[in-house]
Amino acid sequence: MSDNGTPTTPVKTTGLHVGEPAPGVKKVDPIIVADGVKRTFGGLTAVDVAHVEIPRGAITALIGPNGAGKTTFFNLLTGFDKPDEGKWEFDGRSLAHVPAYRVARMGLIRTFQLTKALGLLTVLDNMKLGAKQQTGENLFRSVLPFLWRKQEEEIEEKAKEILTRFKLDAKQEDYAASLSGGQRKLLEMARALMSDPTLVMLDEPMAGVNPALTQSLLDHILDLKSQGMTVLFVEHDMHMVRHIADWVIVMAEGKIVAEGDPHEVMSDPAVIDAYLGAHHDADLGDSDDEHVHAMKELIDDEQ
Ligand SMILES: Nc1ncnc2c1ncn2[C@@H]1O[C@H](COP(=O)(O)OP(=O)(O)OP(=O)(O)O)[C@@H](O)[C@H]1O
Repeated sequence: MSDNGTPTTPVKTTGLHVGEPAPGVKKVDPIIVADGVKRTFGGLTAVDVAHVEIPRGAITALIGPNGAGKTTFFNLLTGFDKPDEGKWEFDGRSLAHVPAYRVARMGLIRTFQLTKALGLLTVLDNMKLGAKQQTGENLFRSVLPFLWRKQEEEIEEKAKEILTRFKLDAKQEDYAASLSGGQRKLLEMARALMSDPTLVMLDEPMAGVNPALTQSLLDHILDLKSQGMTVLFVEHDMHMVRHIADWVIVMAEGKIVAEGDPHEVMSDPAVIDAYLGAHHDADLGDSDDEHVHAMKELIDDEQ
C-alpha cells in the first residue's frame, strides 16, 4: 500500500528458473525439490508429481481445478500425509518420513483453517500455540521454573508484537471463533510467524475474506517476501494469483501440467484445457464453478 492508501503494484521477482518454463523446470535456487511423489487413495491417483522445484525467496502459487491434488500435495510436503512413493527435500534436507511437527521445526510452516477447538481459545492463546517447541512442558517447568517463566514472557511479547502488526491486538482476549473470516485468515498467518519460518505455505488465504480486508492480507503476504521468506500458496482467486505471484505452478489430475510467470501460465494451452476442458468456447452460463469462471475471464484478458 502506498502512503496515500492506494494499492501499489507489487515488484515481481524474476529470473527464478533455468531454461524454458515447462513442468518440472529447474530453479536457480530451489528451496523445495520433489521427485516422483505419488499418493493414491484406493484406485484414485490424487498426486503424481514427476519433478517440481519451488523457488526460494519468491511467492509461488499452486493452482488447478477442484480435485487436482493441490491440498494432498501440500499435506505430503508438510508431513501431514505420507506418499506411496517419492522423495522431496527442503533446504537440501530430505523430508521423507519426517513427521509434521519436525518439518515445522525445520522452518516449513503451513497455515491451517481455524478449527472449532482453536476457535474456543483466545486470539493470544492461538498465537502462543504457534510458538516453537516450548521448554515449559518438560523437566524445566518443575526444576527450573524461572527459565520456563522467562520463555513464557518472551513468547507473549512476541505474540503481542505480531498481533499489533496484523492489527489484531485489540482482539487478543477475544475467542478466535468471534473473528470475521478475514480476521481469521490474518490470525492464521500471524500464528505461522510465531515460529520464524523460512517457508510459509498458505492454504487458500483469500477464501471467505471480505473485500475490506483483501488488501491487508495481500500486503502481509508481500511483506513475508520482503522479509526474506519464501511463500507457497494454494488459491482459487486468480486475480490475487496474477497480482502477487512471481511464479505459478498448475496441477491437474495429480500432475504438474504447466509452470511459469502468471502471464505465461494463463495463456498456456495446457492450463486452458485443464480448467476449461470442453467448456473452453462454450458459454459457462449458470455453472456454479466460480473459479472456472474467474479463470475464463483472465484467459480472455490475456488473449
Ligand atoms: N483422504 C482422502 N480419501 C480419499 N480420497 C481423497 C482423500 N483426500 C483427497 N482425495 C481425493 O484426491 C483428489 C485430490 O484432492 P485434493 O483435495 O488434493 O484436490 P485439490 O486440488 O486440493 O481440490 P480443491 O481445489 O477442490 O480443494 C480428489 O479426487 C479427492 O477426492
